[in-house]
Amino acid sequence: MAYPQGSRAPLEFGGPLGAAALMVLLPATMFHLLLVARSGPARLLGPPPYLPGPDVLWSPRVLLLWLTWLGLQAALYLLPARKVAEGLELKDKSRLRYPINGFQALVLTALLVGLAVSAGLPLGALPEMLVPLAFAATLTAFIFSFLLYLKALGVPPSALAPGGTSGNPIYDFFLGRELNPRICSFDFKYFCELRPGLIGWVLINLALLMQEAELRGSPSLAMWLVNGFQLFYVGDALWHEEAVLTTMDITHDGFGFMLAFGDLAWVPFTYSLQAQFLLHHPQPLGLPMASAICLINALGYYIFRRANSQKNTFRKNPSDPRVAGLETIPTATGRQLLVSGWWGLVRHPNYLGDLIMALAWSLPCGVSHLLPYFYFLYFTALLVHREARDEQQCLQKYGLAWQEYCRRVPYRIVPYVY
Ligand SMILES: NC(=O)C1=CN([C@@H]2O[C@H](COP(=O)(O)OP(=O)(O)OC[C@H]3O[C@@H](n4cnc5c(N)ncnc54)[C@H](OP(=O)(O)O)[C@@H]3O)[C@@H](O)[C@H]2O)C=CC1
Ligand SMILES: CC(C)CCC[C@@H](C)[C@H]1CC=C2C3=C(CC[C@@]21C)[C@@]1(C)CC[C@H](O)C(C)(C)[C@@H]1CC3
Repeated sequence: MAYPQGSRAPLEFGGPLGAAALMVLLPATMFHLLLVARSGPARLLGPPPYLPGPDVLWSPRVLLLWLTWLGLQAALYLLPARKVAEGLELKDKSRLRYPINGFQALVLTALLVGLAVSAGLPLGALPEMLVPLAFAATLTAFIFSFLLYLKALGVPPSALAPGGTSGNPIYDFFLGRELNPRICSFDFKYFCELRPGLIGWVLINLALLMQEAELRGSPSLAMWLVNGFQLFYVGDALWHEEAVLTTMDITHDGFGFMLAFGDLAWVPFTYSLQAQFLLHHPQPLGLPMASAICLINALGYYIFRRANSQKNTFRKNPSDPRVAGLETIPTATGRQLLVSGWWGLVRHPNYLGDLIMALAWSLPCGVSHLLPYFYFLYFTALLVHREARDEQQCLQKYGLAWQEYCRRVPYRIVPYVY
């Protein structure tokens, strides 16, 4: 980790150089995957089949389509919510309020898309637009992050994120300066984290499934599984929308290029890679194998959901009967750390469940290609890195209590392995 001059806060992601490199590498990787998924050999590590020129990347019509999508999701966000939740306490002791209507947005989007398709909208044409759509999303992410950076120059220090105030413009642009950028009650980070990208991801998957049905008469079992698992994951995230308020992205990270690009471009266009691969490279899948994969996904989901819910319940109300009997370690901050239950098994049981699900999403694509395993490999790297960042933050927050927790629960993600 690099250290900024005159400050003791460590710089993450390799400092300004690392941030600059990631701002080039991440979009390049996304376009590489989009191009390779539709190529014959579909080699993850080989060269892309061709380098797209401006005529392939740029389309004003596609940009308009993308902006309409963002506008639709913003309008759904502003609809009356079934509940308004409070976030964690901020530095100035205040708490922000967030509408809980993400699942409603998913259902309304499904209804609108259903209506549009029955009125003749050719959803199966979407897969042909993925490259210019990804370009529009990347462009939006760059412009949006720039506006967020400018906005953050005018906010009080208490509104800044702990990490994005190094003073280096490249690094701060990447990590994000302001913790919770808002205009009136519209929270940009919370909106982007759960709506346009996540819902866009399952819409792209659906379009790929429909195109496969057009091409081959019906969608393959592998395509059904990938669509079903990922729709379930997104539906679950939106159903438990409130839980995102205690994640690192909302409580610690500023809103800059990393999250804007991650939410708006990376998630919809790379997380749909398995379905993209299956459209161009159909894979046979028998019922016994499909059943085994469903069991793996169910196991992953069970661990992921139970672990996340246990921590959320505990953080909201440690005396809740569902968690009151668990063993804890007191910390100097007044908060406690769970040391039994899921959080006594490993230090990040939720990551373990998420990784098992990631594997289940790749398995329907067979073992002939490495490409559909990209998500699993990337996600392992992301979570290992994220776990290390979280450890660092927890050590700062909880000091000796965190060391005691690490002594009592020695494994980070996988019991007896890591
Ligand atoms: N699909 C995807 O692309 C991604 C999915 N995810 C998923 O998002 C979810 C949230 O992940 P993330 O925000 O990284 O982290 P976590 O939800 O794991 O939150 C970590 C925080 O939990 C608290 N905590 C840690 N240990 C304990 C304990 N023993 N007892 C009580 N509280 C504890 C600490 O915060 P405090 O004490 O301040 O409450 C810590 O900072 C995960 O399920 C992850 O798998 C994450 C990234 C990408
Ligand atoms: C582009 C870079 C490589 C890094 C970008 C990371 C982002 C794509 C992820 C950071 C944390 C995320 C979370 C989810 C999606 C991916 C990003 C934005 C999440 C919304 C997925 C659904 C889960 O149920 C969740 C727990 C709500 C996730 C929260 C974190």
